[in-house]
Amino acid sequence: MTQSNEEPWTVLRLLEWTTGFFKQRGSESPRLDAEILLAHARDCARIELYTAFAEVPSEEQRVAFREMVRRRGEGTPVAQLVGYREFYSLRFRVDENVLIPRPETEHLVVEAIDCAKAMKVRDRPIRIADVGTGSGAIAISLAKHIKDAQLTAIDQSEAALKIATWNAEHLGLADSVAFVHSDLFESVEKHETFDIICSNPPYVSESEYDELSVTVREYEPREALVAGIDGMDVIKRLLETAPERLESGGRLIIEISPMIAELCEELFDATTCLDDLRFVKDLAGHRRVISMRKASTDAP
Ligand SMILES: C[S@@+](CC[C@H](N)C(=O)[O-])C[C@H]1O[C@@H](n2cnc3c(N)ncnc32)[C@H](O)[C@@H]1O
Repeated sequence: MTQSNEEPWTVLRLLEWTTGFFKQRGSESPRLDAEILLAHARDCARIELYTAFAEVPSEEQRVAFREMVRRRGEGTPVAQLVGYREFYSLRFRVDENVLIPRPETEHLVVEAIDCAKAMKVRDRPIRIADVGTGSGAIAISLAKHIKDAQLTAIDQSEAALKIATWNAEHLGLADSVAFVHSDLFESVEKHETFDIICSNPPYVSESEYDELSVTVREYEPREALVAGIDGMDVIKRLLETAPERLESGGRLIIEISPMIAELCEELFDATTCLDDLRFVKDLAGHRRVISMRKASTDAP
């Protein structure tokens, strides 16, 4: 990306060159990566690049852009370079201590909102737990979109909880979300129960982890992703511990990988206190979210 005397480095030329470079480096979204980084360097919205193709960014902007392009080429995720990721139309701060929220997880948020709307909770706020909150993406999105919801956001990583707390404060939702440092429900008050428990837990197997890209393996926390040899360690513990924390008729909603959908179904079949199993599919038609109900304990 050296300056040629004849042709100026316009926005369009920078985008085209960088897209080609990222493509060579194996990015799955080279043009998008280039646009987000250039918009960040110019301190403008991505859409504004389209009306500025002929403009030549300042030397300072080009230096900042060049440095981010270099680091992206080495594998650093775009979200860590700009410091945030959009999720469910909100902007979440991220760093190397949290998983970068993925678009697939929005299916879980939609399912939780639908379940909350269908519930007839009266005279008190609806209570929802987000187990393994990371950046707080799920808990904070639910607090934003479900009226009068009280969220409990749990994580075993203190560094993640700091980021999640910052996100809740900066998105104006700190009053609706309580953050708890805990291994699943261990440090959550014994009497506390929930109408909905949702979780995007670690579910990658040890062998799948070795196949992930450098951008994931070297830049995102391993403990946010890996869950034993079959990817089921945390999900198994969730199915053991979550039902006693659910109100009768409450829902347990877990993001899964399509690869473990059958194992999850077998686990559900062996769990007597849960019924009404539903799978939510992603845009590719794969089973992405498992949603179950705590069986009613009312006498017939
Ligand atoms: C896949 S990340 C999900 C982060 C965020 N909820 C999202 O969807 O972007 C899993 C999170 O669970 C946390 N975690 C893993 N095991 C846990 C456990 N036993 N108890 C509490 N949190 C756990 C990790 O620290 C990580 O933040």
